[in-house]
Amino acid sequence: MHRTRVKICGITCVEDALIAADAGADALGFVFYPPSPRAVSPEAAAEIVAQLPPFVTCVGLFVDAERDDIMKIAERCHLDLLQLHGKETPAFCQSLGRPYIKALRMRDDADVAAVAASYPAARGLLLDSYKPGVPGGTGETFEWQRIPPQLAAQTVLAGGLRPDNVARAIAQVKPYGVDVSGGVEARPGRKNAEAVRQFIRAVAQADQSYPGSLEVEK
Ligand SMILES: O=C(O)c1ccccc1N[C@@H]1O[C@H](COP(=O)(O)O)[C@@H](O)[C@H]1O
Repeated sequence: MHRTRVKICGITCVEDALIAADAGADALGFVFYPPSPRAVSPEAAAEIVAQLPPFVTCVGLFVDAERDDIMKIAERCHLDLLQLHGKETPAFCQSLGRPYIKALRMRDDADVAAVAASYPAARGLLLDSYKPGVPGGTGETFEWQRIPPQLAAQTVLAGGLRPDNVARAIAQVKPYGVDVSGGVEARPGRKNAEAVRQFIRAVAQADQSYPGSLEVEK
């Protein structure tokens, strides 16, 4: 059966990290972008990461940060994956020498296929909503039909996902994974435990009606 991977982003404390991990999150995101209400210090993130169970991928989110800062934080926090959410070039991303996903904000002229082709070393593209002046965490969806179906399996869908719309998003896009931040928050920077569980349950239910699931199980 197909399983859509789930990343819960904007983790700022151990309690929320363990709730998300226990609910079945595949990945947790740490926002190293100081202006964000979900920003976490490298010191705090390192303490959270140290208390996680195995098999949870730790993702560090950066927006046009300096190379040295990214390298130091990745090392200190034992990050498994970088999420580069700004205007980082393919050469810059590759120079970090670590696995990364590249975020693409879906402006009207965004060309998913062209961006995917220019970042061949990326582990995948994360597609997020575009809002002028806001680099991410907008809480808004975009028109999912703009995602080329042939690239969906390499994409992580983000932007305005919630427990009540994520199943529809999966049915329509069939992405590799989904990423949520604001849609499972109690307030900026803190998660709502029940919303986290509902989100992950909704993903699992959507996967059960994924085309081909029944055939594979027979
Ligand atoms: O979460 C943030 O504050 C943030 C700041 C800067 C860049 C990206 C950020 N978050 C990412 O935005 C998307 C969508 O978030 P939401 O679910 O719409 O709140 C997600 O990939 C977060 O990782």
